[in-house]
Amino acid sequence: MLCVRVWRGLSPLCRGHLSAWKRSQSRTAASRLDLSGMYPPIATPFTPEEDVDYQKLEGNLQKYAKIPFKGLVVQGSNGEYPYLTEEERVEVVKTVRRSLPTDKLLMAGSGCESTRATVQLTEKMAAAGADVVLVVTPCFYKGKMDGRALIQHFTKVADSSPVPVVLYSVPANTGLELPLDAVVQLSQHPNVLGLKDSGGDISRIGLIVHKTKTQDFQVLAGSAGFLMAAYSVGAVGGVCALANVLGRELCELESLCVSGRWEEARGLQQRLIEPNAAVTRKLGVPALKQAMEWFGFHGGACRSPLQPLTEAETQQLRRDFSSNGWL
Ligand SMILES: O=C(O)C(=O)C[C@H](O)C(=O)O
Repeated sequence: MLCVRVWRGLSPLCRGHLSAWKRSQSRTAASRLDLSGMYPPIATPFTPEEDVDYQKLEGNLQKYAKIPFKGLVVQGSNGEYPYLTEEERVEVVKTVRRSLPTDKLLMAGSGCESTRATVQLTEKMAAAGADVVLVVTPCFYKGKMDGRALIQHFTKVADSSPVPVVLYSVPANTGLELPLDAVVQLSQHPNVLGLKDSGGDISRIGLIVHKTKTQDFQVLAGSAGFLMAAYSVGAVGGVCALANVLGRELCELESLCVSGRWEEARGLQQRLIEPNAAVTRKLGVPALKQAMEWFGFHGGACRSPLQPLTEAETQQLRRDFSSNGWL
């Protein structure tokens, strides 16, 4: 990997040649990299003073190392990345890289609001050890984030990224969905490897798989509630918040789907729907972190302004796990 400091010292001409070289390397990597499998978008533990708690993070990583995940997503939505500084975002990725076995993939969220900032953070994430970057749709000016703007954004990021790019559409958080036509067009970029779709519209996921099947383009289900359905229409894996809590069970569901044992998969999938909804759209990251505590991981409090659960919410969360036999 080209060191960023060396990169900055180069003349524009040298940078141009090296960019082309890096792109060709990345293109090779993109066509080789197999994303299939299960990934938890890991949570970021904080100290009572709201600093990143690297010790607790490492404690979680040791536990995750015993689960057959394909890799980890660092700074997906549940990593609270919008509340981290750029330095913290890079440092968390470095910390994960140090303890992650080399056969596991590290997918790092490098999305920022501007294209320029995303390009720069993508470079840094690659230098910090990311195998792939996960780039969320910019959304602050959502009224202007049409297909044209988003295609230009992702194309520029993919053009310059030293590692393959996975597109990230998460309408519940961003208020916008990456348009299907934009996904199809971007799938033709040699450095765009796939899509993490957290929207949960199965006909859209199936259509994306269908329309991109001549590309080396891989679709990941972005939430556990529709994992089996997504597999049935051609998704190759999942990035699921619930995997922070029930990682083994989600890996089991993945393997049932991959081996076509749909009856068994259905039974397991059904028991995961309520706990998944509780830790995502109903009660969000504070609930995910609370559930992590119940299952022996370090969750703890979120960074402000996210608030801890109320007593009533905690009880609701417990019911959503216990009524499905998980607690
Ligand atoms: O990046 C994340 O975090 C997720 O994609 C989690 C997702 O939103 C979910 O519903 O599991």
